[in-house]
Amino acid sequence: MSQDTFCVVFHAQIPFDRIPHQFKSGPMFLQALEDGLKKADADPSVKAVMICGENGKFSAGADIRGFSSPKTLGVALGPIVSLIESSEKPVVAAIEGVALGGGLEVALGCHYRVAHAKARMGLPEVTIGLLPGAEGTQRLPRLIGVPAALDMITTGKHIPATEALKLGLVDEIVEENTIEAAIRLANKVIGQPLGPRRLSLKPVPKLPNMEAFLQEAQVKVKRQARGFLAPELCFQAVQAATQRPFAEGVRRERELFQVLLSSGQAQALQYAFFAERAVHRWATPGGINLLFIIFDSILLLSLGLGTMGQGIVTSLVKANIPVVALEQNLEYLNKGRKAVMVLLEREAKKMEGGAQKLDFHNPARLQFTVDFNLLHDVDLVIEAVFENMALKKEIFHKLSNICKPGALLCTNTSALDIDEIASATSRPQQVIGTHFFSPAHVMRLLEIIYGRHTSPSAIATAMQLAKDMKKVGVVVGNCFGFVGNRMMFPYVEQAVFLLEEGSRPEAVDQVLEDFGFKIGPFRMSDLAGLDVGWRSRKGQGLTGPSLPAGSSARQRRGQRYSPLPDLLCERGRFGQKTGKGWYQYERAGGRTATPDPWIHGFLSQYRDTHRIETRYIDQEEILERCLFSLINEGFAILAEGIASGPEHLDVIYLNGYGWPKHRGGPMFYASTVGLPRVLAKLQKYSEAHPDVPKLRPSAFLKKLVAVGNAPLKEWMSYLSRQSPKL
Ligand SMILES: CCCCCCCCCCCCC[C@H](O)CC(=O)SCCNC(=O)CCNC(=O)[C@H](O)C(C)(C)COP(=O)(O)OP(=O)(O)OC[C@H]1O[C@@H](n2cnc3c(N)ncnc32)[C@H](O)[C@@H]1OP(=O)(O)O
Repeated sequence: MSQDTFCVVFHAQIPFDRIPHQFKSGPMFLQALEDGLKKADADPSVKAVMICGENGKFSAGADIRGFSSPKTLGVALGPIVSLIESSEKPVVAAIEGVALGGGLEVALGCHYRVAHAKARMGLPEVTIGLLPGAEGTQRLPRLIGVPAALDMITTGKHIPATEALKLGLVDEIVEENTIEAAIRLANKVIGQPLGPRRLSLKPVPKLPNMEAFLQEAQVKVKRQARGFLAPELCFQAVQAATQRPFAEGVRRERELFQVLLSSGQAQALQYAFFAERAVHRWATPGGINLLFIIFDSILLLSLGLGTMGQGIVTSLVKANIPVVALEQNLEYLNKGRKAVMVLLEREAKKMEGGAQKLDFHNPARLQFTVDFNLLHDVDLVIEAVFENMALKKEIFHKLSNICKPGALLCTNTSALDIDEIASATSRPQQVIGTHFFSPAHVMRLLEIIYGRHTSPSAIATAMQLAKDMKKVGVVVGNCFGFVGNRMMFPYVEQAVFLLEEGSRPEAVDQVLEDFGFKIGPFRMSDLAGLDVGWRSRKGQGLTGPSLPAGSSARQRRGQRYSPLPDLLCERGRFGQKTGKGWYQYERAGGRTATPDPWIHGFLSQYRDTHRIETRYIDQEEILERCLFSLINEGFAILAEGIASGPEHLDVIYLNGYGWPKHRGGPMFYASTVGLPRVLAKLQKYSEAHPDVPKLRPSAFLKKLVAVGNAPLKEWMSYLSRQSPKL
């Protein structure tokens, strides 16, 4: 059979690489696909069909922006997939790049699938609050079985071609030309019966214990979802495949798709998808000449091998960036090296190619040293020593003297003043804050803090570093706590005030966990260690020996203050590490939090001592005081120009603070609650607690309400003052 007997129906690139949005999942595109298929079917000279994408990419699925328009095409692809499947001529998909969402559903309609070895496949709809809406939930279990299909559909994970081959999702993988291989396969199968290749006609493979398996899987999905609807509905759609004939399963899939589409959660997740990409775009503002360092050719030095340093080094090695890890003495170095090796071994096990791919035994990729002379050669330093200003300044002074002139000097800090650290150097334009989140090799967020003198190219370089480390870099201004922690302070403050007034740690945590946080503020505080905040408060003179004699127990600098966390620390209750904190644990280092009767007694005694009348506090008040005070701080941050938009705050909270994704981030959440309601509640709580400044509504929030509850994307246009750099 010669090649001209084939009709390549469809050359299209789906939304990818900043393609204009009028493309592709619109009616014209679907019509073209349908017309092409019909034409191929009707043409007797065509013996088989091959479907591929353009420019080495199969398809990233439907245009996500299309889902927010009322005329969504969510389910219009299904009939076309059926049309492909029912073709009397063999249809082969040639998968290069990615086949995601609607793209993979198209491939599932094909009779055969050939993939390039580097291709990735997945049904990531769940991550944008949806489910595969073009019959994917019915075809995939028929092809690869229920357990594997459930896993892919409820997590949305992308799988590499090698795994797809093992699962039977593709028929063949090739290293070279995928299209030629697909055509070769099509040639081979012409004339063979197509019935067995039509997935809609296949039964779902049976499991000996299908019912028990599904029950267990549902419990797991529910437990992990914490109020997020999509995984549960994805489960239900796959369950339908096991219980109903194909056509009925498809009907169920459509119903569930519509439920999700109108749930509000899908909008939140789709907002989050684009917000993450928007925060990255700041790096190319017109007119600024940016310098990007190509990281795979530079030497990077990580200074300090404590917990943060270990995670940072691990991330750098994973990103294939040559790194030198420096410690002040051999004892710390050896301890740090051991810990890093354990982390890297663990990471290597998770990767295809393992240790060989990570190459961390190669001294050209990773070396450990106590020799400060190595500082001469590095292009970028990440200092990750103890959070102490004097120590950091001493180190930056030294770095400034030793490092070569172009080297970028980053400090890993969660709150310290970048300008003060930079003042210890002769090159403040090259000093920048990089706030990693613990564990640094796992957490995606990197807050990038520019100081008064930080140059745009230093910011761009730090952004590029984040990208190379597969982290989400968010550029913010310099202030105490930057963005994330600054917004967290009022949230935690309210949680503790609620205990003073009558609540219990487990009640507050429960409300916030029901909202969707993985752990509430008290469980979180026990996990992080209460001593961390205690040290910081001592440093600020809020407690400890530097507190002026005669200070009121519950007032500092004219504002309400709760000494509760300090009192716990004075009793050695540091949280999980000591086996006691806001909860009790099975042992020091234990992880199972149990409500502690001692805490309950201690709180009532505390209220008696301070003559606080215990009152019942309902869930609404707990939620509103914690969340609205955090959001209020967000508005203050925007007004001060510390962040360049609400998306930045949301991306920080989604990636670094466990804010539930299906709620879109705190500022998006505020916009869904409605700013007038947020304002009214803050006013109410502020009147009840006039000595708590963080409950006083920010002027910017008031302004947005005054102009008529401006939509989130217009908020920044109501600010006259913008950050000069962002
Ligand atoms: C072969 C034919 C297939 C035909 C299918 C189309 C018909 C559609 C009909 C409706 C079907 C409905 C049913 C279906 O089940 C629903 C879906 O398909 S939902 C979509 C599912 N897909 C995804 O969720 C993929 C999302 N994208 C990604 O994961 C990543 O972008 C990527 C594809 C892995 C690429 O990652 P990167 O290389 O890092 O690049 P970026 O992420 O920065 O993206 C670059 C640029 O593209 C924009 N973009 C990417 N994907 C989409 C998308 N699906 N819709 C709209 N825009 C997308 C992204 O925003 C970036 O642009 P920027 O924001 O920077 O301007």
